[in-house]
Amino acid sequence: MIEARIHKKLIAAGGEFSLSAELNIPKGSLLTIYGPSGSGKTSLLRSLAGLLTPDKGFISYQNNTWFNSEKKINLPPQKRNIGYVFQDYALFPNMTVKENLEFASNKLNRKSTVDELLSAMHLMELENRKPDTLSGGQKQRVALARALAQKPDVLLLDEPLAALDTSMRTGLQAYILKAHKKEGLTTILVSHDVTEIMKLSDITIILQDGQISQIGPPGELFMEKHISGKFQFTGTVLQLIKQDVIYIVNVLIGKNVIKVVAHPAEIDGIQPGDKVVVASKAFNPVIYKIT
Ligand SMILES: Nc1ncnc2c1ncn2[C@@H]1O[C@H](COP(=O)(O)OP(=O)(O)OP(=O)(O)O)[C@@H](O)[C@H]1O
Repeated sequence: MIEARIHKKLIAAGGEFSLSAELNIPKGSLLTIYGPSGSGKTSLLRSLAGLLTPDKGFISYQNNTWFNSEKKINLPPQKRNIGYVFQDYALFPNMTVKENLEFASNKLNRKSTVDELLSAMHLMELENRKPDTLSGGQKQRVALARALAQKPDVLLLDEPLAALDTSMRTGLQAYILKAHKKEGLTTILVSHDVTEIMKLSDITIILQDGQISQIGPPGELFMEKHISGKFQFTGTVLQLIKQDVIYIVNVLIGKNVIKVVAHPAEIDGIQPGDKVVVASKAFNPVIYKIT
C-alpha cells in the first residue's frame, strides 16, 4: 500500500496554487491520473519518486516511510525502488539502448532480464544505437524497458505511450498490463487517453487545480450509464477503429466515452480530434462533424 498526504505550493503562469492530495493505493493496483494540463499530475508523480519535496505531509510504501515532513525523513529516489518513465524519456545519452537497460538492471539475471525486455519492446535491432539516433516513440520504448529492468516495486509512468502509433500503443498497453500483473507492481500512470485509462486501470483519480476532484473505477467516471433512445450530444472523436465492414468511433462527451457504430460513408472526412454531434435517428446512432 502506498499511503501519501502531499501538500506542495506550485507556481503556475497565473500565480500560486496548492497541490493537495491524499492517496491510499493498495499494493498491486494500477491507478491512473487524469486531468487538464497544468493540474499537477507530473508534480504528484515527482513527489512520490522523491524528485520534488512536498512542503508538508508523508509518503510510505508498505509501512516504510519515504517522506515525513514532521520527522524530517526524505529518502532519495534511489532508495525508493521506483521505476519512472519521464515525459522526456531521460535516457543516458552516452550509452547504447542495451547499456541503458543493463545499467538499470540488477546483477542477478541481468542478461535474461535485458534480453527479454529488448525482445518484448521490439528493440533487438536497435540495441547498439545511442538514444539521439532514435525516434520519439523508440526512445519511449527504451525508457519503459529501462524502468522495468530495475525490477521496481512501484512503476510511475508519465504519459509513456503518447508518442506511439496505435498498433505500437496497443501492444505496449498489453505489455504494461502483463508486467504489472506478473511482477506484482503498484503502477501509477498519467494519461490523457480515456480509452487507455479504461483498458488499463482499476482506479482513476481526476486532478483539477492540484486537488483530487473525483476518484473511482474508470468505468464509473467515464462511461455514460443511461443512454436514452433520444439523445443528442456534442463531443470529440478519440479514435476510429475499423472492424470488418464497419467502424467503431470512440467519442469523448464531457468525461464519458461513447462508442458509436458507423458505416464508412458516415465517417467520411471525420478524424480523431474532430468535434462531432452524436444523435439518434429511429433508435440508430448517427454521427456527423460540426463544421
Ligand atoms: N518545482 C516546482 N515549483 C513550483 N511550481 C512548479 C514546480 N514544478 C512544476 N510547477 C508548476 O506546477 C504546475 C503543474 O505542473 P505539472 O507538470 O505538475 O502539471 P501536469 O498536470 O503534469 O501538466 P501536463 O499535463 O501539461 O504535463 C505548472 O504550472 C508548473 O509550472
